[in-house]
Amino acid sequence: MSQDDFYQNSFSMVLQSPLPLTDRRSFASQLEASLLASNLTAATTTLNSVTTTLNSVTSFSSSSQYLRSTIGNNDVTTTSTTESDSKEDSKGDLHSEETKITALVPSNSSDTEEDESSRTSTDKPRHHHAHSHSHTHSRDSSVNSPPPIVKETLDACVTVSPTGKLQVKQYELRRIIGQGAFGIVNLGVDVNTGIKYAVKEFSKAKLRKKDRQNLFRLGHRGRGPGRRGPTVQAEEERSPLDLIRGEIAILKKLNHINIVKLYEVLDVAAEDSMYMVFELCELGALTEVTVGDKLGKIFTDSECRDVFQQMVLGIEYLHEHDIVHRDIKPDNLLRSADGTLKIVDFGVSEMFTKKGDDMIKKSAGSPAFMAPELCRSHGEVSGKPTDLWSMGITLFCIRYGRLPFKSGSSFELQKMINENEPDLSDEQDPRFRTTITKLLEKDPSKRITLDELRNDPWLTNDGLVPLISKDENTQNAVLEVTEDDLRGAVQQLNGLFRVLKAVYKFKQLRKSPSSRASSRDRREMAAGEPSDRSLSPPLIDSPPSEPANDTAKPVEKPSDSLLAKIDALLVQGDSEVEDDH
Ligand SMILES: Nc1ncnc2c1ncn2[C@@H]1O[C@H](COP(=O)(O)OP(=O)(O)OP(=O)(O)O)[C@@H](O)[C@H]1O
Repeated sequence: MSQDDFYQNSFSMVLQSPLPLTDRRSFASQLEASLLASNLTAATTTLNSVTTTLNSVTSFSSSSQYLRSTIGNNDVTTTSTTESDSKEDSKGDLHSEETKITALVPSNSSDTEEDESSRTSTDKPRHHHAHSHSHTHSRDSSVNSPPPIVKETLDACVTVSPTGKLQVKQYELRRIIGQGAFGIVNLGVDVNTGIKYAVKEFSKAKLRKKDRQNLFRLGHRGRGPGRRGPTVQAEEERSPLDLIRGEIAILKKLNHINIVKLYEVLDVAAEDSMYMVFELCELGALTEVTVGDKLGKIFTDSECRDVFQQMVLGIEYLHEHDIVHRDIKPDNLLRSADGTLKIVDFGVSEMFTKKGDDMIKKSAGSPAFMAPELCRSHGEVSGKPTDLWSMGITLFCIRYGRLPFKSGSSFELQKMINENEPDLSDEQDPRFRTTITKLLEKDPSKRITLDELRNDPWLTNDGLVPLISKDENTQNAVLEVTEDDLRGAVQQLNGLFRVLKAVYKFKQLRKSPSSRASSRDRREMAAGEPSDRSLSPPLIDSPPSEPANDTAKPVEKPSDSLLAKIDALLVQGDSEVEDDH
């Protein structure tokens, strides 16, 4: 590939990046200046700046840090190009780009000797507590490490694995581990890595039905009704993934040890199924509570405290980022193999645009865990206190193995929630009685807040088991959720990824001028791929050392035709942006 082609590609990359028009123009003119000066070093610097700016203005800083750290740590495990991958690639669309990004899902290439049946997506050295008797919820900075990039695959294939199991793309579905309202949950094993996941299946027909009902009833989209759902599109224009877009958008943003991680979403175009690939929570739900007389598991005092502290930290993180879960209950609190609590199921969660606005409409959540204001109000209510109430009901359930308010009739249940007090007559610890009473306060304006809970005598065992600070808990800020995130933020990552690849290509060019590149290298570089799949691109922040005489190399002057092409690209870029507006 010639230097001209490199410049031309880089201009396209910059112009197609998700940066504001002014930034794109500015970077394009910097590139132009480098081109005119035949200064590849300056061009590389410009591309590095594009990457940095993308990090700061897009909502993918964590992802890009992840990309950087992955690249820098030689962890890129570019998947071998399977037949389906090459088919996807050949389309040259956004989703084929995504297939390449899969390569950045956490690698466990160093684990090759480990028994693959024992790996899970969370199998990493554990830096954090979560043992039931830990004395502080301290964690190191790696706890909220950058989230995995959520990959979206629109035409995943279902095949039969060599062991006779169904396989969705690379995930072999080993056995059913749960049943949800929209489909089953499978234990899935990535056949390339041996990592285990929870693969949640959704019936598109059921989701569409629910979506239509919601559109009819509420005038907005269905599952995952965030406040900033995409504007209602005609059904035929929408990707099936839009049916779970709200939930995907929320999960993409979250990066906390007590919140389940989403790795990939897959649509099987030819079938009714869609899949979400989650971190596996081996120990399943916290407990099972029924409306019958059968008692669920009763947790000891320290187990209750440990679980509830983790719940507080997870919900604090959500609330701090303007997300109300709306369906906190033991079923949605799972535990990973090491006992860490993971909050799951963001299907009815809400995201808020404005700081301080957490007003929600009723009609979500599970009746026995619903706050009194949701039972009686017909308008909007403040969302955060409703999560606190559900946390209180959950705490009651794990302490006593039963629900505080239960009835076969929903009318009766709502009446009890509004009028009855929970039975605490057997409670020995006055501190616990106070805590639960403050959580199950009927008046949401008087209900205990998360900030107050932080200093609660029972929760902290009189200060002996303190929580990590709020700042530390919420430090890994997720950036604001935008309309674009909900519509399919994949594009933004693609832009970033293209720029990263461009930086890499420039560096290759500087290190090995075209005369030294093999024809295969050139072909692959032209296709936007590193020439050696086992080699990782160098860390972007540390430019490669270059020979002292690098700048003294003979340089090609840009041809007139290249300058004309770049002018055309700039004009095209401008008009595309103007069209967008
Ligand atoms: N990440 C996971 N790891 C292990 N088990 C899981 C995971 N996610 C869900 N499960 C199990 O699968 C079952 C069904 O979960 P799911 O979230 O689909 O149910 P649901 O509450 O009906 O949610 P939804 O309304 O979203 O379908 C649950 O019993 C849960 O224990």
